[in-house]
Amino acid sequence: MNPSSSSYVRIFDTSLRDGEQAPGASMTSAEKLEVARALARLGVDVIEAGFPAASPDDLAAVQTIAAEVGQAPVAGRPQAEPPIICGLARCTKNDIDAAWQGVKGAKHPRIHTFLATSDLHLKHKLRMTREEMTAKAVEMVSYARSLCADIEFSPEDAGRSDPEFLYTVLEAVIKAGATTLNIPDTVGYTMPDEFGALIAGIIKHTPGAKDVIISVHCHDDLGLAVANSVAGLRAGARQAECTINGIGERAGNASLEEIVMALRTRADKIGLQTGIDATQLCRTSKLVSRSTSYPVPPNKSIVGANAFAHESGIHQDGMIKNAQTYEIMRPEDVGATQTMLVLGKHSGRAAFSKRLAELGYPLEGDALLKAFNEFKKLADRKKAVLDADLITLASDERATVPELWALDTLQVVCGTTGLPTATVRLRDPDGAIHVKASVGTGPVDATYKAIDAIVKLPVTLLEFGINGVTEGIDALAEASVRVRHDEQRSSHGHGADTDIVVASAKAYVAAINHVLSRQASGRAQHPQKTTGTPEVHA
Ligand SMILES: CC(=O)SCCNC(=O)CCNC(=O)[C@H](O)C(C)(C)COP(=O)(O)OP(=O)(O)OC[C@H]1O[C@@H](n2cnc3c(N)ncnc32)[C@H](O)[C@@H]1OP(=O)(O)O
Ligand SMILES: CC(C)C(=O)C(=O)O
Ligand SMILES: [Mg+2]
Repeated sequence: MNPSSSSYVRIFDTSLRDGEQAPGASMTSAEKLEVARALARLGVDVIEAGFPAASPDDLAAVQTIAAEVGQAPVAGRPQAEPPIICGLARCTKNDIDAAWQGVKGAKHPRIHTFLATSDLHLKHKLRMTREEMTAKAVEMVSYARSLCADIEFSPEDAGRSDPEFLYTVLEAVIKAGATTLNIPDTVGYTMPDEFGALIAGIIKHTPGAKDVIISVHCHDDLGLAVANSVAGLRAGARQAECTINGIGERAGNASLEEIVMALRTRADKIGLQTGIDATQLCRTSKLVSRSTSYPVPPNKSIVGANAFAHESGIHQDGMIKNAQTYEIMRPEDVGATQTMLVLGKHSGRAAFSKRLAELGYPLEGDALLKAFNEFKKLADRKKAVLDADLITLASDERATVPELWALDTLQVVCGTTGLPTATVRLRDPDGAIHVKASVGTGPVDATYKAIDAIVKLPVTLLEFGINGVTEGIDALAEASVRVRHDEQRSSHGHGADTDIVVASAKAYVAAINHVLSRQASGRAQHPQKTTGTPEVHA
């Protein structure tokens, strides 16, 4: 992408300056350097590395970034020029000197100075008249220009400033040597059409504006930072100031990844390009999140964990048929691992069977339907159904033991007082329901005694084990039991559920079914040795 093209948008990242102004987001110098390196690799045109007058540490961090990132070849893009390294300064000599000390070690240094233009800020904060403000801005831009060739000026709170006054101030600072005019919507107040009109008005009515770069800097107080930035770019601005993950003062700044991907995805309509290597977006987002301790919300556009995740059956079915049905970007384009079909209560059979097949459990027909029904029951109880849950469900369905007896319902009363009591309803092989209640030494013992009372098959419990097969408080538990019915052979069974007593009951019933199915096949092979089916009670 050619930076001198009229459709090229410069990406000015201010994660290390405005981003760091987010409460609690401050970074150590080492973290700032690592982020700056990642920003260079991402391909940003300008890194606002800090506010050097703020503290000796800020100055030192900007100096280090200027020397290490602003001079060196960019990792992963050796042909590229190092980014411009910029330092922010109020319109005071002291701040501008500090900014220059910070950035002068860079190959391409920039001083960014600002002074508010809204009547509100002039009256209450700066206590200046419009004339005094204009004179101060001109004086300080000239001073900065005497130090550095690349000067950016921002009329703070431009979004709430009188446009006619803005034209006058901006014309004056261009004459004083400003090379970039940044138009901030400091408090995120404007609407996209207003902000677009403000930029168009500045370009049209400010003498000299066409000879400098017009920039946008939007805040997200009304959630319009990206929309306003894009409106400003469409109106003629060619630099966008933004931050990774949209971090920044109060509700944050326009998010870099959203601006970049909006321009890229809707290039057909907008016709603008950036030099960003979008495949670095997710990686950079993670780094900034880690360095600032600001988590990325899962539903965050572009870089959120769910940005390419689909849970509902209709969407998953569409995705399996053609990803474009529900994705306007490809995850690999932004460096996200891959599209995720998340299995949950809204999923359908298409995604369920696809995932099972990927896991090596290709189920079809009745087995698929049965596993799917179990999956839906599980998904009603569990927030996320993980691969381990699916494997357990699929293994259950692939087991060759027929379901002779089945657990219908189970109710257990247990705790620190009273005797653990279980009430069990089982369905027999003919579909009849049998109910028994029993007490025991614990809930599982009570349950097994109630099952024994119904099935009346004398078995000895040899082994009992329970495992959490998935993670978390809502984990799926798998119970395994081994029982002996005759002296020669033992039978086993397992059952899975989010409730460990239910999993234990299912495992015991499965082991009993195992015994019964062996008896039935033994009868078929050796009719003289059969003992008959157990007697059951309603
Ligand atoms: C919209 C933005 O994001 S602007 C950038 C905001 N970022 C920061 O403020 C972070 C860094 N800031 C700091 O570390 C400190 O505020 C400092 C070092 C800059 C100044 O600290 P202090 O000298 O103690 O001043 P304090 O912060 O209390 O007040 C700000 C002063 O700067 C003045 N001021 C505000 N903006 C400007 C400006 N653009 N140019 C000149 N003076 C300004 C205020 O009017 C006030 O002056 P006063 O004390 O005469 O009333
Ligand atoms: C310093 C300026 C550009 C700023 O951050 C703002 O106005 O939001
Ligand atoms: Mg800002």
